Amino acid sequence: MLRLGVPSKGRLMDKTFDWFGKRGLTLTRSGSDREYAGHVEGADIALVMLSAGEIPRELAAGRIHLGVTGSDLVRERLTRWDTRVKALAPMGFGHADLILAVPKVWIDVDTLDDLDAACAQFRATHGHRLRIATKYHRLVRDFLRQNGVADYQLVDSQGATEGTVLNHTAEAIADITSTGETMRANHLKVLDDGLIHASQATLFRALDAPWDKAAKAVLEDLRERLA
Ligand SMILES: Nc1ncnc2c1ncn2[C@@H]1O[C@H](COP(=O)(O)OP(=O)(O)OP(=O)(O)O)[C@@H](O)[C@H]1O
Ligand SMILES: O=P(O)(O)OC[C@H]1O[C@H](OP(=O)(O)OP(=O)(O)O)[C@H](O)[C@@H]1O
Repeated sequence: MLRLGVPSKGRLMDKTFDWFGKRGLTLTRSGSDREYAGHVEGADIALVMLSAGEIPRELAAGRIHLGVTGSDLVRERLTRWDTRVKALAPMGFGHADLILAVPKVWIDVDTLDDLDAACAQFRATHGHRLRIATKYHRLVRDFLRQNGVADYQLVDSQGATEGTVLNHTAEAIADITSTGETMRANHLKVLDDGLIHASQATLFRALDAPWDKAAKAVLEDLRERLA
């Protein structure tokens, strides 16, 4: 049976259910609100409720055939993600931009080139590298390498990342923003060319899952509904 992984709670779950509903597939949770089980009416699909952050790993391992999660999480959590999953459909919700931001008071720093210069100056002055707090290590490293910024260090931050500058545990941050409120409240500004990835919820197909005849037939039916 085709296994579909969907976010088990929060902002992504309800919109995922609505999205499939509009395409003729009714996803329902069984039991209580707190029970992580569900089923699909209208197709031979097993519903697997998972944390959005774990869906990339389950897709890569082939334990689910299809999965809904943020495009940022797939890129961050899977090495060479495009060899392991394929995006079937951007879903039009869960939008969030992964960006690079610095303190608003750094009036000379508006671009990545400025940041590069600030990194060199920071090291000369302080004797250690400028710290960038993030939980998106892979995406931030790749982005800075492609843009020629090298003289920094990443500091792991799994939450409240915008607060790290005020708390003096980092000089800059890379995190997701949607309304921009949290950035503003913490006196940060996004670099003009600091957009690392524009994320949204996306339906992915696992390339290495057991795609037997029955699973392929369900996928074909789904493709027609998507078209
Ligand atoms: N304002 C927002 N804040 C955080 N994530 C957002 C926001 N808007 C959209 N997203 C997206 O939601 C996804 C993360 O969802 P969520 O926080 O539910 O996942 P998770 O890391 O598995 O959560 P948890 O660890 O709480 O189970 C990411 O793809 C992210 O880009
Ligand atoms: O641009 P905004 O609308 O202000 O939203 C951005 C904030 O939302 C997320 O935090 P979340 O609530 O998921 O908590 P986290 O700090 O644990 O990531 C994200 O990490 C930002 O802090």
